[in-house]
Amino acid sequence: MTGTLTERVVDVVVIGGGATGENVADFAHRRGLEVTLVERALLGGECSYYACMPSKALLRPGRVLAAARDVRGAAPAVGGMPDVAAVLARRTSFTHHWDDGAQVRWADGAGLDLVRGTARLDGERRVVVSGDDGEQVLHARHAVVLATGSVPTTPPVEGLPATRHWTTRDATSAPAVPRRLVVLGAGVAGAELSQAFARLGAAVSLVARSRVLAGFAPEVGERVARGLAGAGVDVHAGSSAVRAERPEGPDGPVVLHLENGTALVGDELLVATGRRPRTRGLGLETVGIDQSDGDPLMVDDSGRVTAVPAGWLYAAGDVTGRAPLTHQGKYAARAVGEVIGARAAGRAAGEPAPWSAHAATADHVAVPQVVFTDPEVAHVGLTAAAAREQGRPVRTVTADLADVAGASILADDYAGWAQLVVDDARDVILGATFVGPDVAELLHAATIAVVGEVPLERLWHAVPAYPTLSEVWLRLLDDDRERTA
Ligand SMILES: Cc1cc2nc3c(=O)[nH]c(=O)nc-3n(C[C@H](O)[C@H](O)[C@H](O)COP(=O)(O)OP(=O)(O)OC[C@H]3O[C@@H](n4cnc5c(N)ncnc54)[C@H](O)[C@@H]3O)c2cc1C
Ligand SMILES: NC(=O)c1ccc[n+]([C@@H]2O[C@H](COP(=O)([O-])OP(=O)(O)OC[C@H]3O[C@@H](n4cnc5c(N)ncnc54)[C@H](O)[C@@H]3O)[C@@H](O)[C@H]2O)c1
Repeated sequence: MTGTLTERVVDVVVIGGGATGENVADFAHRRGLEVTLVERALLGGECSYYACMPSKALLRPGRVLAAARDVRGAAPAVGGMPDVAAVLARRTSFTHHWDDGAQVRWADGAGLDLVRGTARLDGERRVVVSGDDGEQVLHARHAVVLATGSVPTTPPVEGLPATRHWTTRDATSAPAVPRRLVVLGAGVAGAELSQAFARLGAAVSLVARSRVLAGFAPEVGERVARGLAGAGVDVHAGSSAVRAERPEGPDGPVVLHLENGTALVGDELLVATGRRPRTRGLGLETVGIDQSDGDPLMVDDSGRVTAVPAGWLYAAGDVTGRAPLTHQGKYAARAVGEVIGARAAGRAAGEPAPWSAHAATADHVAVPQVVFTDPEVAHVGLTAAAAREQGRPVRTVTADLADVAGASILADDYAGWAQLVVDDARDVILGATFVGPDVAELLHAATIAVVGEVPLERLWHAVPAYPTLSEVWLRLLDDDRERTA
């Protein structure tokens, strides 16, 4: 560091250039504002280099082979294992070899001012960036946006901090497939990565504190647990880890001890027990925000940080804890970018109005998520349990996906399940869940139905093409009609 200090005034400063920050910056710039985007590592953030894209690239080859094995006549052609080196190389190509040159060119083309360095708040509208060239101070005329993402949590397991282990970053960027992998945490990341590595030849043990995918309907967890077992994953459900060690030294095997006395041995240990918002070192105290490390930054639907009444500080994406998924971060980012532009132009009286371009309203009612295991899980909105916890009068309708003609074409012995959660008073869908091979693309229809609050009576006229998986909609709606007639 040279110690040089420069000072500049810009319209908007965005801290963090992940998917969320990039989109905030782009949308604010499109509304005529001069935007500086500060990123300290790879422009593009977690999703592109260490999360969504590489994990899906690791999963896809196993799924493709399984799909062929599930079809008589095709099965004999796919007897062997995937070419692991080629799979890892394809994964690496998706991360552009962990080089962000393409993203930098995009930012340049989009008219954004990219500053490399670590940013922190230093009082109202003031951001200090420490980079290789020294420090610079940015004064924001209109807004500062925090889009700093999240970091993995480490559970309180004795010996774990001192025991070399993988985070999801290490797993998704692994240069080789370990012979034995122990995975702690059976949420979305743990389930996906267990199956990916098992299908690439690792002997995988997965520890679920309660059950696999506990945040979803029980039927989902049971089916995915069966799918994981079918891929060779040794699932330990209802077990807590109590101690971790590498008794033979840092390069020796890792042992994870469970409370029931089981000792799981691996070459690598992946800890995938959730993430917390990245707020440490952001200088929040300099703008009067007093909160514990890891707590989410609370925002209104336009992304304004509620603890800063002057209204110049915004946050979006994982750091808000609202819906820690790439697509929801980008959605919030579009609203934040738009509203900053509108407010700067004095055109945002009364905002954020629900469902306007300035409000991330869907975060409350319609967050879609796909878990890319085999079977896949696609879910949007409320589960039945969550609806009942909220005291909502709901009914559920379920269908067996195996009964749908399109499913029988996709795979011999196709197994899958679908459920709608219906608002009993208004006859609209509050939530939908599908589990089975290739259900991911069913999800957007459900998301539209939830966001549009389409009455079931009208939805019945949306005729699914034959023979597709979407025919499950017919089964669900017919069944509901019979039962409520
Ligand atoms: C293994 C895994 C798989 C996932 N798969 C999916 C998936 O399939 N689909 C999906 O929707 N979501 C998925 N997610 C979640 C998704 O990755 C996140 O929701 C998303 O990356 C959040 O984007 P973000 O922009 O808010 O944060 P990030 O992507 O974390 O970006 C934040 C950026 O801010 C930078 N930064 C932080 N602090 C500072 C600072 N002080 N100064 C400058 N820069 C800073 C960081 O370097 C980083 O680049 C997955 C997550 C994991 C862990
Ligand atoms: N396809 C996708 O959309 C996708 C894929 C991977 C990750 N993600 C996102 O990334 C984030 C991180 O994923 P994640 O799976 O780590 O988080 P998660 O919150 O989905 O799951 C964490 C799991 O770890 C368990 N756990 C916590 N402490 C534990 C302990 N001490 N012992 C055993 N289990 C413990 C929890 O019960 C939970 O099941 C989430 O927001 C997730 O939605 C999304």
